[in-house]
Amino acid sequence: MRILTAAQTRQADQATIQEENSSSAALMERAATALTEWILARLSPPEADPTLVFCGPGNNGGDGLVVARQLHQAGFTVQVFALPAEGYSPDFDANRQRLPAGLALQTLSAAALPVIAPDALVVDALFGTGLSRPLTGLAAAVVQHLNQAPARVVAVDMPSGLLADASQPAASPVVRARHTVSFELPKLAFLLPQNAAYVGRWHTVPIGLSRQFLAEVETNMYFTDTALLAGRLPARDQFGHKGTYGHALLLAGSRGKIGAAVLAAQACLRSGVGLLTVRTPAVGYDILQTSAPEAMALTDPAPDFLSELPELTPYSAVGMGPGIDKAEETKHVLEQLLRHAKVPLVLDADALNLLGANPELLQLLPADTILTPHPKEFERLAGPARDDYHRLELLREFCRLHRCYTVLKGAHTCLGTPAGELYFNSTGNPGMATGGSGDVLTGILTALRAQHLPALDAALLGIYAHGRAGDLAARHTGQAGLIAGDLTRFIGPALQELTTPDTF
Ligand SMILES: NC(=O)C1=CN([C@@H]2O[C@H](COP(=O)(O)OP(=O)(O)OC[C@H]3O[C@@H](n4cnc5c(N)ncnc54)[C@H](O)[C@@H]3O)[C@@H](O)[C@H]2O)[C@H](O)CC1
Ligand SMILES: [K+]
Repeated sequence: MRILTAAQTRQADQATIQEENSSSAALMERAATALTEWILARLSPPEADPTLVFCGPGNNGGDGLVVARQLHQAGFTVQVFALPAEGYSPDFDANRQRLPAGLALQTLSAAALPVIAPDALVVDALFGTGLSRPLTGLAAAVVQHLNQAPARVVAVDMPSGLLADASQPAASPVVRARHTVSFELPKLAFLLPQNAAYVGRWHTVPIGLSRQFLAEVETNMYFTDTALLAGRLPARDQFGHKGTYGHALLLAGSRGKIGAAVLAAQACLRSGVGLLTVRTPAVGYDILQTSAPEAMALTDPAPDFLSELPELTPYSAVGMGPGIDKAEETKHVLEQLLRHAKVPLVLDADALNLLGANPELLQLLPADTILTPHPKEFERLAGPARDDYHRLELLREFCRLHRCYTVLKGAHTCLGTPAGELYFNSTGNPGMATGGSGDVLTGILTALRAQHLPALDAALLGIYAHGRAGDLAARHTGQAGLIAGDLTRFIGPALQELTTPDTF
């Protein structure tokens, strides 16, 4: 699905209202009802006693008024508060009129902020996508008051104080929500680590925004879901043979890190590749032959690290990096690979660190190479970022400049493309923050590229399947118990779910 800016969200609103020939009040009623239902599905009146709804002057506040009315009607003990303002949005005013007699709107004042009991439910409807500047004055004081309270906070659409598309100054207050319930689509702000403490767990509720608008609006940011992946992974050919599915070469491992080569190899084999050859230093031979017998072992003459590039003609894709370390000889192998490879490349780990330390090599990067840095490795390639938003700008620039696909690994791994698009992944869990997880991703991506999938499709599918394998594995191991080797067992099922079904 697409990720919209705050301005595009307003346009989506307008397009929906026009298409339905309805009103903004009707859309607000629908949006707020979806939010009320989200609460009703999780809490009964005694579990949210009292419920305190804090409203701002705009439509986010209007949503809050609707939620307050509906929860009151559902038997919740509700108190509803509004920030004083010179003017309120028309839909705020309309919904203030609709508050039932037993539910008076109280105006907030700095001198007498309401006491918030520990077991209260707080609904934060102060500000949403309309926030244009950091909060100050009474609004800031209310946010600080909410953040000091021990109560559970559910934020309407956005935690108040958070800007939808940019960083706010470090000192400006933002609500720290337990849950953020957003309308229809996730917001960019939710996907960035710097906002995690404000957003809490986020959820989206459908509110029936115009399908046509959402399908056509121009954006360069996407949230990768199964709909976006549909049709990208063909089913296997009935008459296919191992030659049909490519021959991958992995350049991986050094003394003490042959495990990285093994993990990448197992993942590659589990991702449908026809044949796999693994080039490790000589120290890796027995280990690899024993732990990945389906792969062919092609050892380097050097005992402990990679020192020579093998002949590349047999291979349809090459992955380099897991466990290779940073020996000068290995840098030479990387340089030779960049100069001579005529097939798709995937670069990871110390291959990226070698690139970062020798930036002249970046000029040799073949177009459509996939790079898989974590944020520290990315910093070595593209320089330091001021914050998560700046890092995304650097990612866009880097991919454009080097015509490559860069997989910035993290909680919502972000794929940057040469066309300037960003795709945020939706699968995976914190259990995957464990050594070897990245080696598995390299194996998957190399296998998909070896099977002749375009770089974009291979990257999107590979990232998603890697996370999905982690989610499936964690059902058995728990998150803390998850190790990278567990991922490999679930790559097959994850890819199967994404495979284009045979239709009549
Ligand atoms: N399509 C949808 O997703 C729908 C969203 N809805 C809700 O509408 C809000 C956005 O409403 P809007 O009126 O545009 O903005 P806000 O309520 O977030 O706030 C605007 C309000 O606040 C004033 N303001 C802005 N910044 C500050 C500040 N720093 N200090 C004080 N005051 C500030 C501004 O002048 C306005 O008066 C969205 O988040 C959803 O909750 C619809 O209900 C349904 C469709
Ligand atoms: K809010």
